[in-house]
Amino acid sequence: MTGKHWGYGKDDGPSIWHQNFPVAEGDRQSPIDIMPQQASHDPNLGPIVLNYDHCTSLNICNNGHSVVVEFDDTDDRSVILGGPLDNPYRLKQFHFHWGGKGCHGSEHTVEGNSYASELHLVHWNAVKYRSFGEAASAPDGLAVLGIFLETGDDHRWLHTITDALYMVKYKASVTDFKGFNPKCLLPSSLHYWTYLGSLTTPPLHESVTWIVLKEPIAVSERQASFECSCSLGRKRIRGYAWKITSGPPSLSKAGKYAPPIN
Ligand SMILES: CCCCCOc1ccc(S(N)(=O)=O)cc1
Ligand SMILES: [Zn+2]
Repeated sequence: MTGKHWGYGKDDGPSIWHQNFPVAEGDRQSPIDIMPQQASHDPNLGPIVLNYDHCTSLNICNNGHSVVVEFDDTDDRSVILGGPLDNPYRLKQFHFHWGGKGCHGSEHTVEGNSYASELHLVHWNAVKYRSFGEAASAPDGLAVLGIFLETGDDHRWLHTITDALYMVKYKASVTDFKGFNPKCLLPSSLHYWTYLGSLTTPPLHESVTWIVLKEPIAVSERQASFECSCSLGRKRIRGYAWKITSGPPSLSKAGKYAPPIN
């Protein structure tokens, strides 16, 4: 069964995704505009923990929508845990949402401001579900760590990725990408916002616990303007960040997951 076509153009873009993917009109759709002042602090939210030590990266591929680095997720070598998560979630892949020419390609925004790009590290709940596909349809199936990229100094490790991206400039190309540890892409602080949302592209399943880091990482203008044949754009903002809580840095000072104060 071939997946339904979608894109970022006038005829297949975000404003008509709901025709093939009605969940686009759901009540926990991502991305959102994060309003830090409206985030309630949650004292029970501990720090997030990233066990990416045994790098299990496999390859890098261009699926026509994004360039994805895929991981071996047959065991718990690379997992995210803690924060809002009840158990470890296995790293499956990471990918970027670039703008064109270093412009604002991030999907989430903060007080209406977008960043040059946004990195998504996609994890799935292998404790409760038997496969990524099954987890991707469950309300607690996925956890995506979002990291903003802003232009500034050259990012010493991003080169390994942007250089490899040139190998997969065209759709459906794949190339080996072993031994990469995404821990080198993290900012110094793991302070985060978290909310229950969805995949930001079709099939838009409402299965994602979003964990968005407050601190962006710096990449050079050239690195941020990387474009490949996959036409990446930005989905229009759904909703707003009302069901969002902020998590602590390494010390746990978090609050309860509070419903919005109307
Ligand atoms: C059941 C098959 C799902 C294929 C699509 O997978 C995705 C789609 C979007 C994201 S994102 N931008 O929200 O991180 C992560 C994974
Ligand atoms: Zn994404």
